[in-house]
Amino acid sequence: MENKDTIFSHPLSNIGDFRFDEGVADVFSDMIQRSVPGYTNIISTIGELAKHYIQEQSQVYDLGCSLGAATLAMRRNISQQGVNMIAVDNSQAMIERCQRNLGAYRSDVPVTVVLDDIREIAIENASMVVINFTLQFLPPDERAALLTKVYQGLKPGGLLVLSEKIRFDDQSVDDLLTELHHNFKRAHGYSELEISQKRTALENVMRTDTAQLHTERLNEIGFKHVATWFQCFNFTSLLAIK
Ligand SMILES: C[S@@+](CC[C@H](N)C(=O)[O-])C[C@H]1O[C@@H](n2cnc3c(N)ncnc32)[C@H](O)[C@@H]1O
Ligand SMILES: O=C(O)C(=O)C[C@]1(C(=O)O)C=C[C@@H](O)C=C1
Repeated sequence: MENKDTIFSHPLSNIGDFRFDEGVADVFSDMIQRSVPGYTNIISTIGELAKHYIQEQSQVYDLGCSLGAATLAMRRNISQQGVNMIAVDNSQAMIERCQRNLGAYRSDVPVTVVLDDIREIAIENASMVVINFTLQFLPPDERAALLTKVYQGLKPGGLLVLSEKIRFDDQSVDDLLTELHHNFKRAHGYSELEISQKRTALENVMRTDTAQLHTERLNEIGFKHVATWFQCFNFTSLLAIK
């Protein structure tokens, strides 16, 4: 049974910064599906891409793995030999649950679950790297360095999948797409109070970039092929091939 997200359903006297603590980890599966339009589709497409891009005798990284949804989707689709997976998150609560989720399914593909900051780990011999809604939580001026490290750790032909919430320079467009996103949340049962309290909690910790900045930065780093393969309202997913 999946736990329902009711974290912001009662008035909070003091709305602290959003954190990936035990309370969030317990309801995260429900929270992300009801908050991110297209999330299920993005996860299954990551699994699909794993079939084509993961190379034999290489490593696969899931950076900011949370409960391991992307790792599981990729692992299910790996028939290549000698693949090693590394799932990283700096939330102890997420990592514990991720380990449990991965253990619930049988597979011959080894996964190392690492409790660490994605800025600290080495990336080597990688054929596929997933950063699914996690770059947005790094300080903006540290994003290029992380993506450069990913680029350097990828093998030729290797794939990065980068999914992010985005903002728009055009204020009218930003307002409209934010409203459509809030309607998506309303349709999934979130109240006005839940929507506004979560928005406040995320304000200081999640600084979104524009879609244009994401594409330009990946091109500048050196990725040969960069494409937006998904966008719904203010959520996007890009793929970048070395
Ligand atoms: C929105 S969730 C990611 C969802 C997940 N990738 C999925 O597809 O279900 C963001 C995750 O990134 C983790 N995170 C944020 N900053 C991090 C950092 N600097 N290093 C490692 N993990 C980080 C959080 O703990 C959280 O679990
Ligand atoms: O709920 C929102 O408004 C979001 O921005 C969604 C979002 C995300 O994009 O990562 C924010 C925090 C939670 O981790 C789940 C989803």
